[in-house]
Amino acid sequence: MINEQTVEKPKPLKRGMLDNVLEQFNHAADVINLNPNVRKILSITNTEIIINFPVRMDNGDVEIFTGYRVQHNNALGPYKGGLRYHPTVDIDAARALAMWMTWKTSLAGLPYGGAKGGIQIDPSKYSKNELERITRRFTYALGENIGPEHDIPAPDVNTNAQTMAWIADTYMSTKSTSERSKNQHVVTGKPTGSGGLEGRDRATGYGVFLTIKFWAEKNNISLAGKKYIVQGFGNVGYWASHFLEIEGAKLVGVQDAFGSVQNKEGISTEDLFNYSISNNGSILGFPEAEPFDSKEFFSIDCDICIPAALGNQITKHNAHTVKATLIAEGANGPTDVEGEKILMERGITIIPDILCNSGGVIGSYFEWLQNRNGELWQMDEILEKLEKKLRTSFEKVVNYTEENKTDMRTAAFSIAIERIEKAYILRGIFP
Ligand SMILES: NC(=O)C1=CN([C@@H]2O[C@H](COP(=O)(O)OP(=O)(O)OC[C@H]3O[C@@H](n4cnc5c(N)ncnc54)[C@H](OP(=O)(O)O)[C@@H]3O)[C@@H](O)[C@H]2O)C=CC1
Ligand SMILES: O=C(O)CCC(=O)C(=O)O
Repeated sequence: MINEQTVEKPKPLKRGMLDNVLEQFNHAADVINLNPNVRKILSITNTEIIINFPVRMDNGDVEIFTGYRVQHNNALGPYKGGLRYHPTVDIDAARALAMWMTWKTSLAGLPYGGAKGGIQIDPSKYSKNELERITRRFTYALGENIGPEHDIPAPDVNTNAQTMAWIADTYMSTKSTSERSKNQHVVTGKPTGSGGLEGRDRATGYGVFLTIKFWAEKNNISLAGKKYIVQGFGNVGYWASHFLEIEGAKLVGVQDAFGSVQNKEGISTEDLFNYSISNNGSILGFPEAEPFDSKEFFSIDCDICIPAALGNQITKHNAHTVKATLIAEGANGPTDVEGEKILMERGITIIPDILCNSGGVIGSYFEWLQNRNGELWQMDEILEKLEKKLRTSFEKVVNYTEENKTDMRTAAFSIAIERIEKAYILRGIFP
């Protein structure tokens, strides 16, 4: 007989990013009546790589790290997507983020598939030299699983141009001397001066700003004086804020991993950025704003909310407190499915991640072309091309919502998935 007390009760399942992306995918697949064979293919990832690798620390000890690269689909071209260094990186997170990349590159009309990866690590606990060795060992261990015409990583949370330079250097050093420079486009988001693209640093945040601007134009709204809050003051959050401020909008609340600050009269983006640099990357204690309870961050009074940090931030637990009428998803997967239902019932518009933050991968595509063709592009032409490409995606999505009486996420997913379905059918695999 089983003693009831010794049987472990099943724990309630916590919704993860993978549940969300699959639910978003299945909803759009139902709407467009997706070919069942294509649905089967797109429901799973093509390749999943998990690598445990050793690295010597500054004190001489060896530590083992776990790195991931998940390649979801490459029907439209080489796998593409960032590398994240964060304690929350695991196989499910990498799967979900890889799937979002597939929809994002497809929606943007790029010749890419989707991948994502990273290392389960808190980088703040390691020295710069240790991070360099960790990155190089991970790159070496990934070997030919990445490559300029196969799978092209880029920056994501806690990785940057320096990280990409280490990866490019390590990967190129495995090639014969005459082949090295042909492989520079194995990663994008490199430093300018080392194969990087002018403006790739700001491309994602600029794109977030542009989609907000397009939405405002479409609705005859002026951004001047509009109040906005930003969760995550890193690459995406900072640049989105920078461009909105130039447009005359007012930053009234910011949250980073350390905490939150608010000022109803407005916060200077540059002052906050300079303060955080001088304060070990933390916005806490910024003298021109007051501290604010992080748990209540989304309830700050504002017109526009830009989640630009991690996934699953707006959920059924806080969606009813959101004050903004527009959510521009700078992050990947910041709103979960249950949170989104509440927002939609409340009439709040969401510019979905695969559209809103696609400026980054579009910039990466420009860098890849620049390296591949041995060209050097100028900032003005890059920002102009980026705007043109994003406007095309935005208009496609808005037209789809109007023609099919649906929301922007369903529209964006439907357009993205239909493009991949068409590629499979044109190849003649599924008549
Ligand atoms: N970089 C890119 O080109 C692209 C990024 N994205 C997405 O945008 C998001 C941000 O990426 P990126 O700006 O590059 O990353 P960064 O590492 O540059 O910045 C991340 C920011 O999020 C903050 N943060 C981390 N954890 C939390 C938390 N629990 N609560 C509040 N804030 C937190 C960090 O705070 P702190 O500094 O204190 O740690 C930091 O300000 C991610 O979802 C990423 O996938 C999407 C498309 C492209
Ligand atoms: O620039 C890229 O290739 C991808 C950036 C990224 O990881 C993302 O868009 O989420």
